[in-house]
Amino acid sequence: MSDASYRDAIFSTPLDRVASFSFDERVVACFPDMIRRSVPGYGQILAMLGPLARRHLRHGGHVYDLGCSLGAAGLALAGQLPVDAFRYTGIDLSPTMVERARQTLKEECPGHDMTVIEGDIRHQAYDASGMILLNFTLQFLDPTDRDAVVARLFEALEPGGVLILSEKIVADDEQDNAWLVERYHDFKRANGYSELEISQKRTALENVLVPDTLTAHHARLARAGFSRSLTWFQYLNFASLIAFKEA
Ligand SMILES: Nc1ncnc2c1ncn2[C@@H]1O[C@H](C[S@+](CC[C@H]([NH3+])C(=O)[O-])CC(=O)[O-])[C@@H](O)[C@H]1O
Ligand SMILES: O=C(O)C(=O)Cc1ccccc1
Repeated sequence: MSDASYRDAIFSTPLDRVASFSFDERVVACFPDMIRRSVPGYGQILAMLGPLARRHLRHGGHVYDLGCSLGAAGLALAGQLPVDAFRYTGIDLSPTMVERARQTLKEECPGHDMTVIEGDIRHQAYDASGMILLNFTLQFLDPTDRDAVVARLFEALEPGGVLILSEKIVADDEQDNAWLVERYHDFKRANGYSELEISQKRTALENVLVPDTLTAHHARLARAGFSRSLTWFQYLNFASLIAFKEA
């Protein structure tokens, strides 16, 4: 089957030169396994999307999922809400991700209104939306592009709309941060990753995944116009925020 998912072994053998991480065919082929074993709380965050939509999205409202990868958030919403509860648009830059997301959502979400667009979330013309998901995507944008994207999303949101922002984070305090990173590596070991895999992936992500502090995230959301934001979930150095646009 073309949408088979493999175990992540990308960094399991010694590499002469560790290339920068990218969302290429090899990563896409093992992505569900990679993200499940590498992102603490990933499943719990997806499990809350239905309840969050039920509370904050009007019936039939529009949801954007930016950097949708294989459409896991769309799949989670479709599993938790009736067909007419929401319309979904996923956007991703990686053509392989988009192709597989389209196929999965078509097969797994009959009756639901689900669209996947190949595009760069920095240059998208956004329609009005009631709920925007940025699940582990902002962290991959050049830090100098982040303010402008979040400000545009604020403009696209309808009054009363919410932005869900999930990210790898860095702690304000250096000692706290070192402790969190060590425990994150313990989390990866517990999920079957070797020392070599942990260290080579860390190298591959340097200057590719650049995390912000929670303080920086909340400040950016406030600058963009959000009247209120809060951290509703944290598991080690991974967190999810919700930002509210005034009704
Ligand atoms: N400028 C960009 N424009 C569009 N997409 C982009 C851009 N830059 C990166 N991406 C895309 O953002 C996604 C980040 S993964 C998101 C997980 C998903 N949300 C999930 O709930 O499973 C997170 C991770 O792998 O840690 C990849 O699919 C990139 O192609
Ligand atoms: O593996 C890591 O170190 C992470 O920060 C999470 C992750 C998950 C999937 C792709 C890239 C980064």
